Amino acid sequence: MAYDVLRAVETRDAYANLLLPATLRERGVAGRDAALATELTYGTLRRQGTYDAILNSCVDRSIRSVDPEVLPVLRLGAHQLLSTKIPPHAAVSATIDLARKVIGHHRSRFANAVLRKVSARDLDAWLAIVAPARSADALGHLAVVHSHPRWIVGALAEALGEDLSGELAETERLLAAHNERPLVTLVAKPGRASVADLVEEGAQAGRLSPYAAYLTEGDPGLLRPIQQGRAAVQDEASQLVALALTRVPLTGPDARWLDMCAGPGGKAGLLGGLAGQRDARLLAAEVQPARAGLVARAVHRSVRDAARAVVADSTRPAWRDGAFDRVLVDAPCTGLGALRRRPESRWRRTPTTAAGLAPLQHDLLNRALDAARSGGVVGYVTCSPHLAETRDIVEAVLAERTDAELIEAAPYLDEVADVAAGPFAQFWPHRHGTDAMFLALVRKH
Ligand SMILES: C[S@@+](CC[C@H](N)C(=O)[O-])C[C@H]1O[C@@H](n2cnc3c(N)ncnc32)[C@H](O)[C@@H]1O
Repeated sequence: MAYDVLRAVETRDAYANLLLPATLRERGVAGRDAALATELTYGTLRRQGTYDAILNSCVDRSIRSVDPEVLPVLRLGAHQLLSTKIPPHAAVSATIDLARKVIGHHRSRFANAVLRKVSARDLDAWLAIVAPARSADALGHLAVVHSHPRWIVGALAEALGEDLSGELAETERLLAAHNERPLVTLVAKPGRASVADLVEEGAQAGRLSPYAAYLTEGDPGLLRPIQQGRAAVQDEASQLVALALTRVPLTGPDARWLDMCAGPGGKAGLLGGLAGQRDARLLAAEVQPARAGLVARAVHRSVRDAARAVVADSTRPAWRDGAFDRVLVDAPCTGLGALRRRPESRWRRTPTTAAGLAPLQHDLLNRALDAARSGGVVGYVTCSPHLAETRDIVEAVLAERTDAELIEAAPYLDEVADVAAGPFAQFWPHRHGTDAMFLALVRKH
């Protein structure tokens, strides 16, 4: 199963975190076998950069020229040998069995020879050989040791404010956190479920968000509150940035809320519940019809039916300027803040991905400010700490307008220490145990 998922990720851009659980369910695999398949798939994808550097030194040519059907076999074998407790002889023989099945007897001999070379050293010994020296090239060293593209290491170090020519100690802690298995975090939708309901199902109450609970094992899709749409899977920082927007005091009405980029509906589900409890209404807009369908499901039966999902292009709004008291723009972004949860995504992004998204992010924030009434508030959110799509966008938009000003975000997140990044809020996996969500709060004059 791990091999099938790795191939699908490679050949048809599948998302492992969606495909693997579906494959496990379809083939009726649960318990320890499911845990092993998950560890093999996610671990191999996360550590692919490290394994490729090692495999490169075990083959005569570059591993880029290795047959695409063979490469995932080698990576899976390297993962078992270097990062699991599976005994080496079992790792090699299981991998060769797999190789025979998927690539045939002849080519499996090549895989066998490569894996025997890999098994000659442990991970630390390999890293001492294949990673650049930290003193000479800290970025390159961390990229190989912690298995990230070099440009991402640089972008994260910049976002953390570290000196790129220094030790990059905090960047290293962040990269290491990306390779850990994250907790599954649940949200109890306000007015429809409580954290106590989730605790009754075996979850633990969250540390930061008043609506969060952690599921330490098992498939969240099997929990009753999730099946009933009363709870959902949602990172704690995602919950908190949406909550922060609702906590900013307003003078005047507080009845109309807009979520401009709502799909698949995580934040809309939470905001819809809160809106209902406060006698406000939420309009949740999403440009892709299929994703708008997911939003409709997420807000279905919100308190007082306060939320409505619509298919809409928020850059060409169908609503009047100044129509909303609170506006959330959770902009499409590189997703560099959720690398823990999407094991393959670090290999899919390129340095130009952020630059390509900037015009849309810029436009959406401008339209959000247009949509807010005078005295209203806008929350600009990304699931990324990359400065090009966080601070730089907000500063560029505010430099062009005279009708809006930044509000400090941290006071609206007072359950979280160390979240302020100047006037913005920036969550971090290694500091907060959450995804690296960014929030800017802007008041419209
Ligand atoms: C980061 S996701 C939002 C996540 C969502 N808020 C949640 O919490 O589940 C960004 C969404 O914006 C949508 N989007 C992109 N351009 C848009 C536009 N012009 N108008 C409305 N939605 C747009 C994307 O399709 C995507 O679903």
